[in-house]
Amino acid sequence: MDQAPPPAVQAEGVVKRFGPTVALDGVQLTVQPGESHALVGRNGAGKSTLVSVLTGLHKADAGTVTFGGEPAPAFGDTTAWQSKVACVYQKSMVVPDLTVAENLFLNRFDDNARWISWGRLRKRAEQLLADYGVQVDPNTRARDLAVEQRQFVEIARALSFGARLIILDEPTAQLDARGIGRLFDKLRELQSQGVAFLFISHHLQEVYELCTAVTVYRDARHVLTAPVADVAKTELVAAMTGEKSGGAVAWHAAGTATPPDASAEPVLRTEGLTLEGRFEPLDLQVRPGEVLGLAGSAASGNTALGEVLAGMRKAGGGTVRVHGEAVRSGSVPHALAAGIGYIPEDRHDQGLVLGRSVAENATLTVTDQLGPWGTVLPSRTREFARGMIDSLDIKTQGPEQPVSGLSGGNQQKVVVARALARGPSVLVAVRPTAGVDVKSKDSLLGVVRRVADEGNAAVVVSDELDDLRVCDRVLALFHGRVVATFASGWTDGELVAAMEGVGERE
Ligand SMILES: Nc1ncnc2c1ncn2[C@@H]1O[C@H](COP(=O)(O)OP(=O)(O)OP(=O)(O)O)[C@@H](O)[C@H]1O
Repeated sequence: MDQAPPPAVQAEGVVKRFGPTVALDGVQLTVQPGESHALVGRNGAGKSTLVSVLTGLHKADAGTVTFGGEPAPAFGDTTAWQSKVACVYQKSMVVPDLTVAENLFLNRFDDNARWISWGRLRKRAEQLLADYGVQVDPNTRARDLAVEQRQFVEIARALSFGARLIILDEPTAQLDARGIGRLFDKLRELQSQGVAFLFISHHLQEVYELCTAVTVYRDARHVLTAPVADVAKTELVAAMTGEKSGGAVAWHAAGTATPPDASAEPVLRTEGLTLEGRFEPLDLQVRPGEVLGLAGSAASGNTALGEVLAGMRKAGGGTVRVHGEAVRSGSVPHALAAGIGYIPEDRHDQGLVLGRSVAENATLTVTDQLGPWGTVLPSRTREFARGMIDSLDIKTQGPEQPVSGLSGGNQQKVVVARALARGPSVLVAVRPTAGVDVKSKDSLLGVVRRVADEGNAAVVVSDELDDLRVCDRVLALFHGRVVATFASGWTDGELVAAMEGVGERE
């Protein structure tokens, strides 16, 4: 009888501590060759830490890891790790100014060659990409690749090192529906060739679409491994949260206390607001109590619009007014002073000072309110931060912990805390729940709803249907133009069709 091949990766009893925090408490994971295995859990459950251990970035304090039945390479032997496993992160690992060919052969020396033959390099790159069915010109500069192509190049690079296990950390975060479809097709094709995938995602529907097995971690511990087909979504959520049922969702627009008063003066008003190449002149009005959705894919211009509203970018023309007062364009301090709070999409570039504490980051925009005569009282800062930690369910050792020690999703919540700190009249949130776990998503969208219910205006920029469900009104953008307007009660199909430009002429 044939023996089953050894697992692509097997981790047993893995422990990892960061000072007083136990990030992994004796966890296990087994991924079979050719399997697509999901790893899910709430923010801070330990997923990224496991990835760091499996890719040789962190040394486990205890436990064993094997690849294809063989012990993991020695800690620090980067080349050996590369031949076992690779992780495709949301942030690019390729060098933007180099070509695809150069990126593919970066740090790889030709056995006997004393100099680099560019022609040969290009040929080898062409061959390599063709082997894995990746249709990208090796002469393209990496910066010009679409996210999806960049991911394909990174996967091909990993496979060419001999790795047969690829870890994908939220790979769909920046892809539109078609890009996700193409990514999944490619993954299935590689799976059929025996490549194994560990798929980390907060989008449970993607887990059901792509994966055959799922492992759940909760609070640093392993709680469940099962075939995806055997676990209902409610069970999966229950395993992640440790609670019996999900309970009622509190943030839907429909049925909220009082519908926004259509005759009230708008809190936020734009006239002829435009940014060339991004979005055409727009007249928006958001009334007290209203959450407005700006739906659209990354190329629709909705993110640029959000950034203009928040003062991150200067408008090409037109005006923004808050309570009738004009806001100077392209200035974050002026936007803040006008009462515009902003939750950016990219928390690393725009959001946080990583070396500083949770309390300091959460209060960066309100230092003027934390003590008399321009002083900042640590006690008041801590008190404010504690309130935010409770209301947003931020998993941290306490207000003093540097945000660099928080998990990705919990860092996102600190960004939200900061945007709320000033009690904004207008809250602009760009994909606010990206990277946030299923349960926190509810509380976060609940917070957006509450800001509006208190008589303010909120603008949600997103292509996530759940984010848009909190809205009273949704404008769908396509190629910089509003192509449809929906009152609450829209169906998923019609909104997706509008965002995809169905029925529009390009
Ligand atoms: N460098 C670090 N220093 C201190 N603590 C850390 C560090 N990295 C992670 N932790 C802690 O380890 C725990 C697990 O974090 P990890 O990033 O693995 O979670 P995660 O499951 O990936 O969460 P998310 O879904 O939010 O990305 C968290 O409590 C986190 O605060």
